[in-house]
Amino acid sequence: MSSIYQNIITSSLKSKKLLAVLIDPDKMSLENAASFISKVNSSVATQIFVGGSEVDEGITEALVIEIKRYTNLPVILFPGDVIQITDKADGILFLSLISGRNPDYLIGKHVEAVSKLKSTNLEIISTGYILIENGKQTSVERVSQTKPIKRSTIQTIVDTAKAGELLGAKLIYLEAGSGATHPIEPEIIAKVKKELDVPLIVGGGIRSSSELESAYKAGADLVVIGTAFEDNEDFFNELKK
Ligand SMILES: CC(C)=CCC/C(C)=C/CC/C(C)=C/CC/C(C)=C/COP(=O)(O)OP(=O)(O)O
Ligand SMILES: O=P(O)(O)OC[C@@H](O)CO
Ligand SMILES: [Mg+2]
Repeated sequence: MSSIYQNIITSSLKSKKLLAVLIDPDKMSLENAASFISKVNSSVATQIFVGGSEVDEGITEALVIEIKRYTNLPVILFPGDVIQITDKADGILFLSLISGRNPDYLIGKHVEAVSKLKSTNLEIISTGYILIENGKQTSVERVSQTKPIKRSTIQTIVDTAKAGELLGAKLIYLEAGSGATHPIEPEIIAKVKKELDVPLIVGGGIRSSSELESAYKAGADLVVIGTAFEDNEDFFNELKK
């Protein structure tokens, strides 16, 4: 039973908006996890994503174990690489970077991941991951050595998202990049949402309740926020349950 995905689908059908807090294992120490997670628990957050573009081996697993001690929210891996896979999480976004043309990030890492995934009970959720230009180079762009899609070429963004869905992606993720200068514009979100039958995730550079609301209003089913919480944990106060 695919409970994480079922929950996203059900929420999307009921227009109940979801919020994932992204925890980057590079930036969260094990000592700070308990107090950070207590703030997540008191907020409207519905999921915890764990991942980074570049994370050393072993760190993710230790952090996931610590996070799971303090929360009942689903913990979902959002991995930049195969070494971030751990069976201590509940699920994994099986990302294919479909905005780029680097075979390693389209299919190569996935082949490598299979033997690791086989020995886990992770719920594996196929996700079409689309990087969109935001005004500065992002970690994903650097690590994957791919170019983001230009913000101005909206039809290409829409067609890329739809192609991902037609290839079987269960989710589409529009990514401006961690710490992006410009979050994904509402016009882009709305046009992609209109064409899609699967739920839409939006993330990158969202730093305020009003930016969060405008992403939801445009059609995002699930919004991901990381940097804004890393920079200022008081932001959780604006997002209390
Ligand atoms: C299939 C498996 C196991 C892995 C997929 C590998 C792919 C295709 C990854 C997509 C490209 C990529 C590098 C994604 C990383 C996504 C992510 C966790 C971004 C968050 O980045 P941060 O590490 O927060 O960036 P900063 O360090 O700049 O804040
Ligand atoms: O860190 P921020 O800018 O919130 O971005 C979240 C996520 O979409 C990055 O992969
Ligand atoms: Mg980050």
